[in-house]
Amino acid sequence: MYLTKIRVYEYAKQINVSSKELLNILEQVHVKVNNHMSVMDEGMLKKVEQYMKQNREGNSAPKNKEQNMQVEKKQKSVKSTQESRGSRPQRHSDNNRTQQGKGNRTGQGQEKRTQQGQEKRTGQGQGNRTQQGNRGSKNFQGRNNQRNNANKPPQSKGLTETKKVIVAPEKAVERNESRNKKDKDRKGKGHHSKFKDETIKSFSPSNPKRRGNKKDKKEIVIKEKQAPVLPKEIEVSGPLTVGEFAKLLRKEASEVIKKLIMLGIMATINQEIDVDTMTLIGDEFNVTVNYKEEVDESNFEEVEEVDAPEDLIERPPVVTIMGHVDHGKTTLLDRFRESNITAGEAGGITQHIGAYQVEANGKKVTFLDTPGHAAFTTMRARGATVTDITILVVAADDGVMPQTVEAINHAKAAEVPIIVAINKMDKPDANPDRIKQQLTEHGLVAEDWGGDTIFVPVSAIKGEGIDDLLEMVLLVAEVQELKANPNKRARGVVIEAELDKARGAVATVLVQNGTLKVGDGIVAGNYFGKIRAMINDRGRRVKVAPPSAPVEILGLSDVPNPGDPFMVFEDERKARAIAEKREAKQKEEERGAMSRVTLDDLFKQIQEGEIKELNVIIKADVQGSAEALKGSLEKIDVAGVRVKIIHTGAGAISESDIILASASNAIVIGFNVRPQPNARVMAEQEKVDIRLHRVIYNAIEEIEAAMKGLLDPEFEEKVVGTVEVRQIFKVSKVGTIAGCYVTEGKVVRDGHIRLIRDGIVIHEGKLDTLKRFKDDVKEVAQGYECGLTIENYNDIKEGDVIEVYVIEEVERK
Ligand SMILES: Nc1nc2c(ncn2[C@@H]2O[C@H](COP(=O)(O)OP(=O)(O)OP(=O)(O)O)[C@@H](O)[C@H]2O)c(=O)[nH]1
Repeated sequence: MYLTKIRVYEYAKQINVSSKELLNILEQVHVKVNNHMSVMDEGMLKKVEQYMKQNREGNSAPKNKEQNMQVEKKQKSVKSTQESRGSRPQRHSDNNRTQQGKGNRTGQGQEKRTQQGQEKRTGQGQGNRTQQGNRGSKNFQGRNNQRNNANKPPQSKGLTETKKVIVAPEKAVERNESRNKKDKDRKGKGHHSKFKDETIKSFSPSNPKRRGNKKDKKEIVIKEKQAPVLPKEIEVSGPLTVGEFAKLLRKEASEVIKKLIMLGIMATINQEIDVDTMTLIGDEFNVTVNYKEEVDESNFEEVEEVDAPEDLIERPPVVTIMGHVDHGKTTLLDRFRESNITAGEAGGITQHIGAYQVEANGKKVTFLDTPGHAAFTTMRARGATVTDITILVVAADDGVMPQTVEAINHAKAAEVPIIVAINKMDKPDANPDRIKQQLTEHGLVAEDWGGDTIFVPVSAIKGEGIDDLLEMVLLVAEVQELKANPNKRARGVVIEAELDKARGAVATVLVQNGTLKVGDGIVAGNYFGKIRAMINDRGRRVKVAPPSAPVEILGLSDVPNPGDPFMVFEDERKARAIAEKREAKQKEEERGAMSRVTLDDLFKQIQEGEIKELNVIIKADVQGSAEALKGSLEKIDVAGVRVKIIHTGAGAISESDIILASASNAIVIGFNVRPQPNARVMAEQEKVDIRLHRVIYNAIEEIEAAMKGLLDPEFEEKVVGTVEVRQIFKVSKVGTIAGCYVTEGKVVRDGHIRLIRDGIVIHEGKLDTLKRFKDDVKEVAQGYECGLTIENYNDIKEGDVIEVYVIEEVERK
């Protein structure tokens, strides 16, 4: 007898069903409870009892149309199974079979070992597992039920039958169908040879011990396939045990072992042999062993997916705006955003999510919202090629400026087509021809001047020429034939990401291929998650994001970096495993050296065929020297390897130069200039090789020697400290004494020095004297003041920086 009030889980226990099942029943009888802790009153109990009674009597009378169909299907499939198996008595139910861990007939040969292990532990069939992924909670529920059932002793008839109705009916049907198909296949082949019949019989379900065992199933397949001819070729993707290998060869393991012994290898049937050994053994049997590399999914950004041409459809171009400071990049971006709102999005509030889409002539264009080449190249440095087209903004009244040139070189290095927008045409002193002239010098020749670069005069502030510019973007996009396959799992790039107090990790991603959906299991950088929600550039929640669409996603485990790749996987669990693997790999890589080009191992890389062109960035005190150096370096040709100058400029080596070098695997040559402190730090982090010279000839000689493998790195300079000149004292006979402060490292009395003014090397030489107060000292450490003089040099000024270095012997690699 029941108590009058009882909790769901207690009652479930009493009637020997799981709480989940009971909750299901309660739902069926329209009784509302919150969870398994909810209290059931007598009325509820009665309803459940009645329901179960009905089921007992009506043998799981279907409750709705869907179930009706499922039950019908189930009955059908059971019938046909019986037919196909002859007079074998019908087993309990499919669920029961699964519960006994024998449901693996439907399973496939993959992931054999791990799955078998798990089946043993959980008593769960494999059929279950292969069906995971697309089902969501229903599947989960089914699994739960099965697990519960598996662990329970046999129930009274009525209860077991109740379970039959509620235990994931879809799955049972699928499993049955799958089995039916196999049976049919087997039957359909018609010409049962005696051998085959016997084989099947010997594994037939009437032999309860063997029935449904996966291993046996495999043997059936193998024996069925067995033909008198041996395979001519087999494919392996890594070491196999002797037994597995023998199976592939369709030979007895003992034969393989014999051959191994003949080769001097002692191996048992369960020992693994490597691919080389397999190749040798294969030769003995006249079988070619082909090695097929297994795709490492954790490296997904490097795995290129090739889509069939018919699956590809046009996708919107992704555009980045670059140009010199104040030439109007932001104004232009705003103008695009305001004037051409995507159809159906009108009225939405513009969100700055890092990218946005506009529509022109019925076609969409995606703009990246971060103007400037630094962001562009930072992404590229992370291996992300995001941009399809660059709009280079040049102010008509200002002309080509240093950052314009940088932007051109960054775009060229990334091989992205450039459209020039001559902005501020409304200004009276606008001179587009001057800009065309200036850009010719940088390889951008206007169409009307016989070149192939599109120039569009615009006024961002007045909104003039914007439509023309968009039209040109679409034209260039058309020529590029940008396509993607929307009908597959999405992959793309993280544009921006941050940690939001309320929403957790928020990332703006650009879908590059496939379609991103809410609920997808995703890996972004080294993090994973299940997409909880997606928000577009108009602040609207969306369920799907097609190729080239930028969306904000919620649900990641942590904040990825801009430029990180993302990809969707089967489910969150898989995504987690991939993310963990990526993180471990990254840590490992960080520990080891990165494979950047350095002059020291250039020769080795050339020999190994890794390098066909040596990318170089030249920074010099004046543009003239940079050009001179460029001209000389470009003439170098050693064994077909050429020097390619990807950027030249005047002034100190900046962070932007290092980012470009890192993205393009280039070395940086400084001629009479020094790296800025943060650029130096970054170069160390990014392992970018910086070579500093004061004589053009030396720079050329060094590169040439490195390419020939003749570089002699026996001595290397090591910067030990920097001091700042704070005060100057001119003393007759002594010369100029510099009152200094050691800002970094230390200054050593016998060190070499470089005198730097505004990032440019003014003088190179040695220290003459080094004093603390009145005493001569050998060295002065960071944070202390000192007085010094430079050998034969007096032109020291306040604010100068003196870099102190020593020459050290280094071991040749
Ligand atoms: N007359 C005129 N002024 C413009 C035009 N476009 C932009 N400006 C002005 O130029 C200045 C700089 O414009 P921004 O859009 O901020 O330039 P930017 O290139 O984004 O500048 P940074 O973000 O500093 O690199 C602003 O004062 C704008 O109002 C134009 O077409 N005509």
